[in-house]
Amino acid sequence: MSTRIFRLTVDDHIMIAHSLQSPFFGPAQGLHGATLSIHATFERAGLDEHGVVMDIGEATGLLDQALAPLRYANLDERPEFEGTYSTTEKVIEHIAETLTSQLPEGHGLRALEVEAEEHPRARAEVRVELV
Ligand SMILES: Nc1nc2c(c(=O)[nH]1)N=C([C@H](O)[C@H](O)COP(=O)(O)OP(=O)(O)OP(=O)(O)O)CN2
Repeated sequence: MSTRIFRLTVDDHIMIAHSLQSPFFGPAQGLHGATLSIHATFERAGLDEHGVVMDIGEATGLLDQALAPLRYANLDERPEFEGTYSTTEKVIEHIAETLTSQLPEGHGLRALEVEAEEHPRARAEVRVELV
């Protein structure tokens, strides 16, 4: 019997400021701003008893909650990124960890993914396997 894998994606964005303080990052060592388009995808094998991966309102709410502390923030001042570089990869890792920790008991999801578009020519993604 075949298994159907369903995915639900919700979108949002954050405006942040940060600096990447290593010569590795060239001019991005200086403080600069970025608008990150964020996409969160929730994945389930089959659908739940309501015929959904999860409620869209719940998904957008979870993403909004995860992004709230980062909106208009200078990431250089945020404890989440202390001692590390607030690269797009680290930002999506943080969002994915926050989303994972916010999922309700018995969510039944198989995985979640977070993608951020840093600019029109670059994006990063992370996938968290939940089972
Ligand atoms: N893997 C990543 N690389 C870089 C990130 C990142 O988040 N992940 N971020 C930056 C900067 O914040 C910015 O987005 C781009 O800065 P820029 O100096 O234009 O960087 P480029 O690598 O595109 O170009 P250079 O040739 O290094 O100037 C940088 N890298």
